[in-house]
Amino acid sequence: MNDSVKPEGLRSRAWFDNPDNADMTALYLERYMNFGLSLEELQSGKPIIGIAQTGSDLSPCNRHHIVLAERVREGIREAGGIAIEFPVHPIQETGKRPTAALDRNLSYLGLVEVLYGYPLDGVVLTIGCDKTTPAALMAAATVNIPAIALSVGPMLNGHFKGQRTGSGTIVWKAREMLAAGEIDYKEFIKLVASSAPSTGYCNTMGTATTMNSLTEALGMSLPGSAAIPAPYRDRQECAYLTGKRIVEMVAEDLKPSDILTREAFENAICVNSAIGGSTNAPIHLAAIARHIGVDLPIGEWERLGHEIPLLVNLQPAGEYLGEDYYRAGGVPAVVAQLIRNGLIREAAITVNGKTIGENCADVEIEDERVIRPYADPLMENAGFIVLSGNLFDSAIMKTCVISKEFRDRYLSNPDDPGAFEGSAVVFDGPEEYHAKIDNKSVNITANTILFIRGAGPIGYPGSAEVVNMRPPAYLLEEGVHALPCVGDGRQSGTSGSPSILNASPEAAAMGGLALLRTGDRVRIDLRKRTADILISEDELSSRRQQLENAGGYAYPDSQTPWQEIQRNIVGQMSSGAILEGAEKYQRIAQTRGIPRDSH
Ligand SMILES: CC(C)(O)[C@@H](O)C(=O)O
Repeated sequence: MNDSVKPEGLRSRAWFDNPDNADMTALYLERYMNFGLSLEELQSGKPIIGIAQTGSDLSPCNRHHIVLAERVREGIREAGGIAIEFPVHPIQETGKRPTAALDRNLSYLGLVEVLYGYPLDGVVLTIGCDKTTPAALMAAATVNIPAIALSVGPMLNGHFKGQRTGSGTIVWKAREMLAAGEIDYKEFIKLVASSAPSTGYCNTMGTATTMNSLTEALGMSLPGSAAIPAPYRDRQECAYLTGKRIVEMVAEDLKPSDILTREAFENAICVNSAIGGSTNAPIHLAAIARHIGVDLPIGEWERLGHEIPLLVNLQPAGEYLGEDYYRAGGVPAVVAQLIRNGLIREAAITVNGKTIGENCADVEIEDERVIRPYADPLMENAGFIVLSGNLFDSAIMKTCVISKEFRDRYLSNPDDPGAFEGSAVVFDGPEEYHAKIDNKSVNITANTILFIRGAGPIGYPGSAEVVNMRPPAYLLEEGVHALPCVGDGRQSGTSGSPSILNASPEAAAMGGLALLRTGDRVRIDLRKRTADILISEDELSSRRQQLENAGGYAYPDSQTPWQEIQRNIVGQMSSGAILEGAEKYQRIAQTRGIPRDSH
């Protein structure tokens, strides 16, 4: 065992080795001995390390963690710890109805109870699929025991007829092809399935690769670990090293609060722009920040991130996939480019006990087709912009997926008025969108702005990835492949649609979107960062009054107890969509002591 581990400082001793509480110690011990752990092991002063297992048959993106956990255990054991693996509420982005976002806060709550209420001195967080990463980091932030994240890694690259097919990204393209009659149902499924050739999560720069990259940028996983594809042997080695390292972290008392500092979040925002990260990242980082007590208003994404160039050439903003990202150098190669241009707070400490500067400064890019040097980026000023107006207090737009033509015209050309106006077509939820999008009587033209509402944390509930709406089939046939899309829902990180999304407050919370009507003129000025319905204040107030009199914006009833509970206390996406009030429980392992005895 590591000599510097001080058994008297271990919280697990309050359960397993506490002569002053002999009555309870026996009860706490005996059941953990019933599967073969010895008294000697449990009372030796070795740290008890949890392996928070997010993998299962229900969560295929994270399922490979079941295999990796064996190597984590070996690392823990070798460094002198005792591993205890336990299940985390499963979340599969592509499997959970109505949406995996509903489960992020549920998984967070469950993990907080486990980390706090059991004899754990440190924890390995097995992260991967979109919501599993923030849920785990949010819980680690709240409880604040030493924690290290282990990514499961992306799937291998997908291929179809000689072309790379990326998870999610190919779905949106294939949906258009199906709608335009270019492929049939069977070909559609074959094309989409080609993007998922192995175990792991999305091989694109979707939300999963984004959140796993940002976890590394935050300092919460080993340097170089995020991009390793799931089936690679390097991933197994990384699992072993992660297990070893958590035992040392317990000895060093290196906790999330030491790592998840303001500087760490600023680094993550900069890295997100350089990688072309998902529009889901601001929601999750805000949530993690609130649980650790760091103030991270939504405007910081534009202030710190907008002027950062796009360096990573991964779909949907670029062309390559996860294996290429790893071979090109992954997160450390990106961070090194940002360091050399003064954009990283280098002193931020990471899980390996070194600073991000020490870890990354000397890393070189291995393939400049996939990770571009700072001086020769894929795009300048590639980060998010934050808009506001009478439609919402805030919404974001991912500028690195805006077409060059649109960007030159509306965002970067100072001689152009910089605003576009269109007539609104409003869908109340994705069901209405799917039912009506191809219906010619709805009168969607190339000058229409598509809106979707009722898709936020309360309305859906949880918030759905539905804002990237395709044009009607008849416009696709005419060559119109995109219409401006706006909504109070989210969008898959794998989508290249330059939507205006995550609008807060949502319609269900009576944000301005609730007042919009099909046929209204809407003006969006990307340079001024505004989005407004072009009607008078009086008309807006009278619509609000009418809606309030009718009981507010209507959305479907809750179908489960958790839907109802979450709807009553969830906040808006701009501030992380966390359970409001939960953020007052901070660093509870230190501030709330050990929980009371159970018997
Ligand atoms: C399921 C997806 C495709 O992973 C999506 O949720 C994303 O945001 O990337």
